[in-house]
Amino acid sequence: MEYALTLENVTKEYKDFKLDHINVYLPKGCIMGFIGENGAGKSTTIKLIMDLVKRDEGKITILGKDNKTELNSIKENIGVVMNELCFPENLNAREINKIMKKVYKTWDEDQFHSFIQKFSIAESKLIKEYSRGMKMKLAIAVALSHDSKILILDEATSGLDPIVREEILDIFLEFIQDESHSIFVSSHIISDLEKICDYITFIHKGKIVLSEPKDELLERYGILKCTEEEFEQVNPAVIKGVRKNKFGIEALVLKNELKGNYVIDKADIEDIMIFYIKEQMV
Ligand SMILES: Nc1ncnc2c1ncn2[C@@H]1O[C@H](COP(=O)(O)OP(=O)(O)OP(=O)(O)O)[C@@H](O)[C@H]1O
Repeated sequence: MEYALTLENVTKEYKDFKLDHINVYLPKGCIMGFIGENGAGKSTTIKLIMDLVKRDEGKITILGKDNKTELNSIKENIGVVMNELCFPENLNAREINKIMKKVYKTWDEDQFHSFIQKFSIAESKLIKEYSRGMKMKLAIAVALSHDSKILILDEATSGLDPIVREEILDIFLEFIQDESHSIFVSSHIISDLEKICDYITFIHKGKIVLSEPKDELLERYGILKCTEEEFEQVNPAVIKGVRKNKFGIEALVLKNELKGNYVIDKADIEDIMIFYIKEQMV
């Protein structure tokens, strides 16, 4: 399989935090959602991918090239949207266009203008007068207006209203129609990721807990609702997380391995993440 992005044993240690030997493989033509609680290590991982911070160990490739020694040769092919906007605040979209023309040989001015119009950004408005959503939209417009083959997005849809988020998710889906295009996106809005992602990678306290096709995850897990007495009969090997409430027990279970006549609801990605993080792991 050809990969758009690989991280192998990537490690970074801060005083109170360790990103611990993480492995991620994003196949070409796919969207991978990168989820985890606040402080799990998502932004640190994205900064390491972009070589904005120095890793302690491991290897990262983007589009098959080493992200340290060969990044220059693929700069045109990487569209990046970081959590914080990296453009000077005293510029407007017209000036950003002029700068990007010099930065990227493949800069597509018409494409940029059409995104700016689509996102209702006034070309003469200074970035410092933008709302957070407008800043994200500008960064997305830039990322999509050169010859990007991979988009790397840190919280790209946060601060955007549901209508614009939907519009942007459609743009992402359109982007990967060309099978050589791929997206690695972190977000707290898990329902957005669930709509568009082929793969989900879940990081918890600096370690990768799950990284697999979304459909397989949704197929494997379910929420068992039962009484405490019924719960005692369940094979502990199929239980992945438990919580008690006033009506009885809710448990994240491997639904295909659960034998017996139980009521099992669908688990979505958010359920899986919450059970893993908050509830006792069995
Ligand atoms: N430059 C730094 N020096 C020391 N610690 C850092 C530095 N950058 C990040 N950290 C720590 O690394 C941990 C992971 O932070 P990171 O920003 O990667 O998390 P995150 O998953 O992106 O969180 P959020 O969802 O809140 O944005 C945090 O504990 C943070 O304090």
